[in-house]
Amino acid sequence: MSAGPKLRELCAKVAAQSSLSAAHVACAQTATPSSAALSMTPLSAITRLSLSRRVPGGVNAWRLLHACSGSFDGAQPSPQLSPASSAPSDTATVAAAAASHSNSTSNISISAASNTQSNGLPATPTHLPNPTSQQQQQLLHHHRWKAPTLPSQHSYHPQPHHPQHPHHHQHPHPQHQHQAPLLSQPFRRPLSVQPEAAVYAGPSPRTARVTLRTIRKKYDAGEPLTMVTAYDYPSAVHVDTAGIDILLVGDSAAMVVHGHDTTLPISLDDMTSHCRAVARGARRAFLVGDLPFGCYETDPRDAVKSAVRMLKEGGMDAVKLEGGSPARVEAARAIVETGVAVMGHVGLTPQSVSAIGGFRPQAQVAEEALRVLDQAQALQRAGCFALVLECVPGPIAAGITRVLSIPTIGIGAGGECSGQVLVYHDLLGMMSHPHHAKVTPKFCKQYARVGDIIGSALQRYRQEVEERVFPGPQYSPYRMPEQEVRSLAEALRGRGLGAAAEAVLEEAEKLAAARREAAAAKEAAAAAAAAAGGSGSGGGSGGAAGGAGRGGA
Ligand SMILES: Nc1nc(=O)c2c([nH]1)NC[C@@H]1CN(c3ccc(C(=O)N[C@@H](CCC(=O)O)C(=O)O)cc3)CN21
Ligand SMILES: CC(C)C(=O)C(=O)O
Repeated sequence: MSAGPKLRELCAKVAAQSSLSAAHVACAQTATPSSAALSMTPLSAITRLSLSRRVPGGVNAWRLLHACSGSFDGAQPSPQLSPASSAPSDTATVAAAAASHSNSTSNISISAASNTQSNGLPATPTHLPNPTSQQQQQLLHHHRWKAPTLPSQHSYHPQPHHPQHPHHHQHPHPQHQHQAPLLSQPFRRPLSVQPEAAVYAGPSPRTARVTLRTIRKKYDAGEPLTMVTAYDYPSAVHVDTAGIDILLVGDSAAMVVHGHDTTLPISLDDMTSHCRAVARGARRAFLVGDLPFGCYETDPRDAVKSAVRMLKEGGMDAVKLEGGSPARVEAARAIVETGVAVMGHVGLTPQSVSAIGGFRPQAQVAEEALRVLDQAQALQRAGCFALVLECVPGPIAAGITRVLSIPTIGIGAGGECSGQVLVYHDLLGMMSHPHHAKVTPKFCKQYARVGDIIGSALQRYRQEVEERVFPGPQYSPYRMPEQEVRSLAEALRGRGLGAAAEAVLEEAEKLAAARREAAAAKEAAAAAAAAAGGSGSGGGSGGAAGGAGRGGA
C-alpha cells in the first residue's frame, strides 16, 4: 500500500506546517500490516470533508486530521494544535494537497502504537473505514464521546481556544452515560438531522470533569473554589472554558435573563430549560441547578420530585435550595437521601424577598448571626455538600466557614469563605447602563464592561446597514457563473422584467469588479511579502487567480 515518495514528502510537509513531529504523521508505507489493518483512512475523504465545509479555523478538518495522524504527546494538546492557531487549516490544506498529488486512492494510516495518550488510554479513533464524508463525520462524533476522562485533577490550565469559536461541544456527562442512559439523552443525542458543519461539536474533551471528589479535595487543600452563574449555552461555554469549578444555573435568571425584579416568578419548567442549555455547553464544571421558588417548600416529596427533574431533565449534577429553617433542612435531607447532591444557601435568601422586605444584608447583629450559623450547621448535618453564604458581614462568614466541615461559597460575604460566586452578568458588566446599575449589588466587581462592547457593536452594525456599507462584496459570498447571470437577465427581459435584469447585471458586475480588485491586492501583498522575506512560504494564490478568472466579464 505504498503511496510513493511524493506522499511521504508531503506528509513531512504536513508535519512541519502543523508543528507535529514527523513520526505523528505516519504514512502508509511505514505501517506494519497490523497497524495498517487497524487504521486505514483514505486521505481523499479527509480532503473532501475538510474542503467541503468552510469552517473558520478549520476546526473539523483539524479534528479529522488529529484522528488520522495518531495522538500527540500527552493528554494536553500543544497550543499550535488547538483550533486557535492557523496551523490546523494549513494542515488540512497540505493534507488535501498530498491527497490530490498522490491520487485519490492513496491511503494514510495511523500508527497504532502511537495512538494512546500518556495515561495509556486510547486517544482518538484508530479505525476509520471508508465512508462518505457525512458518514465519516458521524463516525467522528461517535468516537469523540469515547475519549477517556482523566483522573480527577486539581489544577486546571485553561486550554487556548479559538477566540471567535469557543469550544462548542455537547456535554458528555460520562458518568450519566454509564449510570443512566436516560438522563443523558437530551444532552448528547446527536440531532437526527446532523448539520454539515459540526461547528458546535468542537474538539474532543480532554479535561477531567469536576466532581464532588474534586471539590472536596480542593476544599481539604485550602484552595478557593470558584463558582459563576450561567443560564444558556454561550454563557456555559464561557464559564466552563475559563476553568471555573462550579457552574450555577441560578434562579437569578428570572432577573438577569427574563427581566423580573425578583427571582420569584421563574418556574421549574423555565429553570430546567436553562439547565439543559447550560448542560450542553459545559463539559468540565460541576453543574448546580437552583430549585426555584415554590417547587420545594410545600412538602419534602415535592422537593425530591423537583430535584430529580433538575437532574433528569436539566442534566445537572446537583441542586441548590434556599433557607435553613427546619422545613428546608428536611427538604434538603430528603433530596440527599434520594441520592441527589444538595448545595444549601443561607444569609440573604432572595426567594424570601417578600418576608425580608428587600435584598438586604443579613446577620448584622449577633443574635441573627448565630441563627444563620445554626441553619448552616443543620444543613451540613442534613448532608449538604456546600453552602452559599449571601450578603453577610465578613466576620460572620469567616466564623461559619471555620466551624463547618463543608465548603462555604460566599457572595457579598467577605474573603474568608471557601470559595466565591458571582452572577455572570454582574462580573462581566453586561448591564452597565445606568438603569441597571441599581440592580447590580455593591459587592460585585466588574471584570469587564461587556455591555459597552455589545452596545457599540450593535450601533456600528446599525450604521453600516443604514449606510449600505454592510454586507458589501466581502460578505456577499454566493456567486453565479457569468453564463447563468446572462441567461437569467435574458429570461427576465423575456418576461418583461427589464428592471430586474438590469439589477442582476449591475450587481454581478459590481461583485466581479470587487473580486478582481481583491485578487489584485492579494497578489500585490504576496509579491511584497516575497520581496521582503526572501524565503517566504509562497502561500497558494490559486484561489485568488480562480476568482479573478471567474469574475472576468
Ligand atoms: N444581577 C444579580 N446579581 C446578584 O447578585 C443577585 C441577583 N441578580 N438576583 C438574585 C440575588 C439578589 N441579590 C442582591 C440584589 C441586590 C442587593 C443589594 O443591592 N443590596 C443592597 C441593599 C438593598 C436594600 O437595602 O434594599 C446593599 O447595599 O447590599 C444585594 C443582593 C443577589 N442576587
Ligand atoms: C447569587 C447566586 C448565589 C444565586 O443564588 C443565583 O444566582 O440565583
